[in-house]
Amino acid sequence: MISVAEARSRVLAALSPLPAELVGLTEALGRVTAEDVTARLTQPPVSMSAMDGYAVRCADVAQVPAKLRRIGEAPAGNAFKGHVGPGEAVRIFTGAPMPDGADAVVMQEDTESDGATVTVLRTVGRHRHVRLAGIDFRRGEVGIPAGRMLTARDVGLAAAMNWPWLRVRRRPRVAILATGDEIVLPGEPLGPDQIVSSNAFALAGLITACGGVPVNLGVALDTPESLARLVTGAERADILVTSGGASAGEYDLVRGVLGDRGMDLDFYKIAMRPGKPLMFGRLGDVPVLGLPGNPVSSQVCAVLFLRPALRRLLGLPAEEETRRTAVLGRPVKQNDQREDYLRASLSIGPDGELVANPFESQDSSLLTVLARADCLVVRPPFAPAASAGDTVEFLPLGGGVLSL
Ligand SMILES: Nc1nc2c(c(=O)[nH]1)N[C@H]1C(S)=C(S)[C@@H](COP(=O)(O)OP(=O)(O)OC[C@H]3O[C@@H](n4cnc5c(N)ncnc54)[C@H](O)[C@@H]3O)O[C@H]1N2
Ligand code: MOO
Repeated sequence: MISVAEARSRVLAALSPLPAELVGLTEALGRVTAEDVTARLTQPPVSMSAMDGYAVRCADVAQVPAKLRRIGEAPAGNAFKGHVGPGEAVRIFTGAPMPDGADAVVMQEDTESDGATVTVLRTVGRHRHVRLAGIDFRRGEVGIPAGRMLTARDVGLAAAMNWPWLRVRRRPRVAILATGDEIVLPGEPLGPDQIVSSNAFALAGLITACGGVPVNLGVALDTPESLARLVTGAERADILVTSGGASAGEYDLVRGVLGDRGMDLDFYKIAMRPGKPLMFGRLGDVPVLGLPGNPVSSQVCAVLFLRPALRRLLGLPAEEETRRTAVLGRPVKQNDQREDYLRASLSIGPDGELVANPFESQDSSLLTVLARADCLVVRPPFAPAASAGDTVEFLPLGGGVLSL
């Protein structure tokens, strides 16, 4: 059995970023930039007023009240063409270009006007209420680096940089193949010995949240023929993920059937709980990640291996394994040779400390426990028993891409 770290680096080594494609800005949320997004213009293009008021020369209002001659008007989008000389002011509005000669704006609340003249009641310093040309960005500057999953804020920035479309990585197509004679789809008539398929749906959710496109190939029966038939659907996928049929029994056929079809096996079995019978290989051009059938095992392995794999295909930087620390809320026993990922809740302790509470039962069939968990407490191989209050590492669960 190889270690979790070794298994993950082998998976990542076998993958490279997908080609780029163009998408319109309204399709860009959650996509990953394939190149730096540079500004196509300078913003603001010229110096502009940040207030409704009067554009003045600050020297003219050093002593107040100061009576100035109103020589014109500058609404947004329509610059005043003349020059502001000594003793003069231009009526200006938020977002309008600063007139030549003026170097500050007085808010209209700090003025009195009778139409032809304006009396300034408060002094202003140079550039007060003026947004200087280029304070946001300048033409050619990088606004968004390559390899970033776009937030709504990034999309707004790209629009302001005058891009109607962006070059992003193609979304990875992930074929999902569930296996098992006992598996039926949610809502289907259910025999007494059957169970409802949950793995494919949880995996599809994770794939979508990670920026991929799940492609459901259905449920294969535990026969070589059924498996072989359904697996052909994965031909044009960027990665095939199977669920179930991975362990040692006579009905656990995935490795054998894919092997007969020419799969190059990279590894099988890792020192991890849950998820020991994890498999990785390549069938033709398609990398194959074989997840165990136990629902929690398949989802925990997806978090640990499929998520980094998708990040790699998308050209995202390797996940600096978002591990954090907390103190244990209850004791845990000594670990064996398999790295353990305990489902746990998180809470804040009396002194403001983060407390991780592993659930009592860690059976890999318990979907209720997994759904309630906030994190996975990581117990390295052979970690000694730990008491309440001891510091442990955990991997947070959750956190999608569709964020502002
Ligand atoms: N003799 C041994 N038996 C087992 C070993 C072992 O090393 N030696 N390993 C155990 C471990 S650890 C795991 S994990 C499981 C993995 O088993 P498989 O990948 O072969 O999975 P299945 O047998 O097909 O199913 C296991 C379990 O999960 C349920 N299942 C399967 N698919 C789905 C699905 N799509 N949705 C919901 N639930 C699913 C299935 O009904 C079984 O209950 O093997 C141990 N055994
Ligand atoms: O590894 Mo299995 O995933 O322990 O249940």
